[in-house]
Amino acid sequence: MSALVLDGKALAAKTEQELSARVDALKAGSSGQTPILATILVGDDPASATYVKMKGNACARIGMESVKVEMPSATTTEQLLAKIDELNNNPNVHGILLQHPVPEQIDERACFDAIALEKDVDGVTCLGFGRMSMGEDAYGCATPKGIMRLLEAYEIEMAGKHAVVVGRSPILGKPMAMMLLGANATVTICHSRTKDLAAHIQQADIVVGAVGRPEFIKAEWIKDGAVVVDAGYHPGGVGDIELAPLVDRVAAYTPVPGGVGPMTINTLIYQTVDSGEKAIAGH
Ligand SMILES: Nc1nc(=O)c2c([nH]1)NC[C@@H]1CN(c3ccc(C(=O)N[C@@H](CCC(=O)O)C(=O)O)cc3)C=[N+]21
Repeated sequence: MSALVLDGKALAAKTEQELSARVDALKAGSSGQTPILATILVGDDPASATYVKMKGNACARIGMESVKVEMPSATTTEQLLAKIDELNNNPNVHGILLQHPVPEQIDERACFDAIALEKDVDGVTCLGFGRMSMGEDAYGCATPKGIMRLLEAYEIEMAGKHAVVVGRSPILGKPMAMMLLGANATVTICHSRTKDLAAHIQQADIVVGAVGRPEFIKAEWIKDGAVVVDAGYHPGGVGDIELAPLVDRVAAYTPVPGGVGPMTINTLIYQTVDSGEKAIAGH
């Protein structure tokens, strides 16, 4: 059996064409305005700088603007809060991305939560998480929402399926579990204190690797015919799941790279276009 490849790169590219048309329509409207994403990078971590750059590039590809805010590694919580406040109050900014992680002296949660709900296009606020969890309108957290969009595009059945999410981080595992629950899956959340992880994963119809450790989840734990989603990305192009032995015995899988990563960025710009439409055209 040859598995279905959940091609995030292709879906992101296809969606960019639609987003590009929506941005053009806004530009052609009476205000002539374009949606603008503000990205905030604190410190000089090279990987974070690369990701933020990729986000800016994605904005440019669809004709949308981005403003890049860079702050030094010694930035305080107060300074970052002041910057977020300024962006919240800038009517030309429609979305705010605060790149995680921030340097350790900063209260990251307080800074995430300072982002205005309507500009939280990366879905990192407690308010947005709570609303999403309750089935109310809110932008979803970019990586798990990108995964949901990918599963939906490939018509992967979630209702009644047993989904096992490995990881419980605030911007990945925890919102992922709530989104799968919202799609009527039966959800198990596993984490570093879980006893007999293998036994849980063996039950899974859908497995989501969101632990951030290279090939931590072993192929032999995953049952034949499962749907495998790998949100990890580590040097050498490996994910959180040992993928190679699975490709001919699972139903579907996300490749690494080219699976979840491009959908994360795509969801960020997708939600920024939506926010821009609401602010500019009053949609
Ligand atoms: N507030 C916040 N929101 C985030 O969404 C967020 C964050 N902080 N901090 C870091 C993680 C990581 N992340 C990635 C985005 C795209 C790829 C991606 O596109 N990867 C490509 C490969 C990239 C390459 O060529 O190196 C792929 O998987 O195909 C990966 C990782 C977003 N994150």
